[in-house]
Amino acid sequence: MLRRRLSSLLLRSPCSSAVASSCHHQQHHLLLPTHAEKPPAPNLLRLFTSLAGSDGDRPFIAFVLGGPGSGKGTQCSRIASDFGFSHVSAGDLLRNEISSGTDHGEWILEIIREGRIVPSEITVELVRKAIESSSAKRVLIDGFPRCEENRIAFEKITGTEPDLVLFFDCPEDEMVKRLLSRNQGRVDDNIETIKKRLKVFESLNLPVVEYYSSRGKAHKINATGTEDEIFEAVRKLFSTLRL
Ligand SMILES: Nc1ncnc2c1ncn2[C@@H]1O[C@H](COP(=O)(O)OP(=O)(O)O)[C@@H](O)[C@H]1O
Ligand SMILES: O=c1ccn([C@@H]2O[C@H](COP(=O)(O)OP(=O)(O)O)[C@@H](O)[C@H]2O)c(=O)[nH]1
Ligand SMILES: [Mg+2]
Repeated sequence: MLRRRLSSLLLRSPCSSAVASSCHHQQHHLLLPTHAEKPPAPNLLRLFTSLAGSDGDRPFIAFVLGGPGSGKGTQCSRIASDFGFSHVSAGDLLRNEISSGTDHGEWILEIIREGRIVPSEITVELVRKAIESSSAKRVLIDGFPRCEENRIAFEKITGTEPDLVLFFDCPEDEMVKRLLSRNQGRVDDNIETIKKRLKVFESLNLPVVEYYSSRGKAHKINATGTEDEIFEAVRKLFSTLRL
């Protein structure tokens, strides 16, 4: 059923207004951390710094989205090496915050353990810094934005939109199978958390794909088959881009 919904949303006409208003506010409140969980507010002035000047100066930006286990990280590595992209994984940036023992590391760990979404004020800032500190002309942002709130915050704070959104479309049972055999010792690769992550993906992340689909920016890739087969479809798409 999820697959059917994904296919239909990506076939919508570019101007469907229903698309932009599909944020699930109630689930949002249930799944995002409560106000009490928030860390001290970061410096707002710093947050509102645009990405490296005007749009013309900034790198080509591709958001890479898809459910947990759909193969985002695997395919990003291959795109990075074949097409000269820098690979920024939002999940890795957050895990670095945990392992480097930052002030809010433990708090981020709890959110990841529960399969929820870290508030935008943390993630956008990490992603923005990673883009700015990379000298690459092409950047893949893997696993972000995770919800409409993330997307809106990114666009507002950086003053830019992605040039392309790649969406890896994978059936749930395949994603679960892959995650349960990922073997990277991740606190969130257990069946209980996986179920929560799949719910969050469907209710909060899919509307982001839908939004970019309505703007003609999302490209759906069938994420079943071997890594090579999937990369072949990715390679075809990237070969058509003027980078
Ligand atoms: N096409 C594929 N077929 C089978 N396993 C895959 C495929 N692509 C990736 N994997 C494996 O599935 C797991 C999840 O892949 P990963 O790239 O980490 O996904 P994501 O970043 O979307 O969570 C990893 O163990 C990876 O090696
Ligand atoms: O922008 C992001 C990216 C990740 N996460 C958290 O980090 C976890 C792992 O994300 P990652 O992208 O590494 O997981 P993947 O989808 O690749 O399995 C997610 O479930 C979220 O809890 C988040 O809150 N915001
Ligand atoms: Mg990943």
